[in-house]
Amino acid sequence: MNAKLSNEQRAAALAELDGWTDVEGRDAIRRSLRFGDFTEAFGFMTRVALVAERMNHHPEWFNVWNRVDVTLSTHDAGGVTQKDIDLAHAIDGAASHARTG
Ligand SMILES: C[C@H](O)[C@H](O)[C@H]1CNC2=NC(N)=NC(=O)C2=N1
Repeated sequence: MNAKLSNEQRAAALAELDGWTDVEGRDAIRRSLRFGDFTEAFGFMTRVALVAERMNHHPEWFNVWNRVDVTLSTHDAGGVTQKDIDLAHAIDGAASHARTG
């Protein structure tokens, strides 16, 4: 069973990630990214989609033009688990050329 992280475990994991924060009022983490244009943003989403499918762990995300807002939580566990942290690290890697955020 993929157990939810404690507050301390989640805080420690966030410290090692790039630009991720807790979501107000929900056991989830989020990051907002900006790219040069839509093509870069969608290329990022394509790379992450392939990683997510391989991990069988999928993001909740919103895209408008060069912006991608990503929220991670494990639906089966009802909160943030190590799977979300692992996917967040993969997202940070895929976003290495993001402009800001
Ligand atoms: C059956 C279950 O939906 C699958 O095992 C996967 C698919 N991707 C998933 N993604 C996320 N974020 N949480 C899940 O619980 C989850 N479950």
